[in-house]
Amino acid sequence: MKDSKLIVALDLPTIPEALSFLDETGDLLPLVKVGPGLFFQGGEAFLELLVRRGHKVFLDVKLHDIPNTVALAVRALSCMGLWALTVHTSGGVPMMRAAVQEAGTTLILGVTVLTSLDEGQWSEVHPSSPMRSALIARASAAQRARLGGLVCSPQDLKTVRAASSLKTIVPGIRPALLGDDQARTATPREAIAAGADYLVVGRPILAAKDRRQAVETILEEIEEGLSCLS
Ligand SMILES: O=C(O)c1cc(=O)[nH]c(=O)n1[C@@H]1O[C@H](COP(=O)(O)O)[C@@H](O)[C@H]1O
Repeated sequence: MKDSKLIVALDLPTIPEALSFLDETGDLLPLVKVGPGLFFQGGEAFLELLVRRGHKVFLDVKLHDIPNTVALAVRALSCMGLWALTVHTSGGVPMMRAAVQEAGTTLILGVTVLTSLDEGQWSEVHPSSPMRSALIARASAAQRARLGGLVCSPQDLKTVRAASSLKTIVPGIRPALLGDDQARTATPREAIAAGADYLVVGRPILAAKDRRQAVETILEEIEEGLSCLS
């Protein structure tokens, strides 16, 4: 399978549903993201199956703990042939460094500020720090810890790219307004034109009537975004 900028979030309730989705579309989707729901059901065997089917696997369990605990988790996961694995940048530089040290060939990606948080929800739990300051601090901490990339909202790309040269992995992508839990979103074309290296897309594909067509439309929009860059 050729390289791609589209990462599909396999956020389906069961493994048979995920495999049936990939039977339909998998030839278009080299990069797949597995979240805690399917990982807790299928464990290592499910990840290995995806690798055998030719996918690069991004395990998104967003580790966030003290450095020693994160190091043990990453050591256990690093032998599963993963392409990438997430940690929360708010865990601090020593925790991110511990993850990188144990990761082998797996990329450690740092989540900056969740795309579901709007300014109101942010200030509820961070009353004295603007979201933008946290984004800058977290992106530069991730750079110091030598992470493999940063996960951020398309609306935060400018801020994150000014604070770090790490690759950007961008969820919160909405081809048309869906009205769900994502707060800070953009279309695939807008996100790529703003410099996203990879897009993460789940429900706009998984909930589409024709899922193969939804993937093809997003891939076309990515090409349009790339042409804006050149
Ligand atoms: O780490 C992530 O991938 C992630 C970070 C973030 O800030 N926001 C976010 O939506 N994600 C993930 O990206 C995917 C987005 O899915 P949809 O909202 O269905 O397109 C989900 O699997 C989320 O867990």
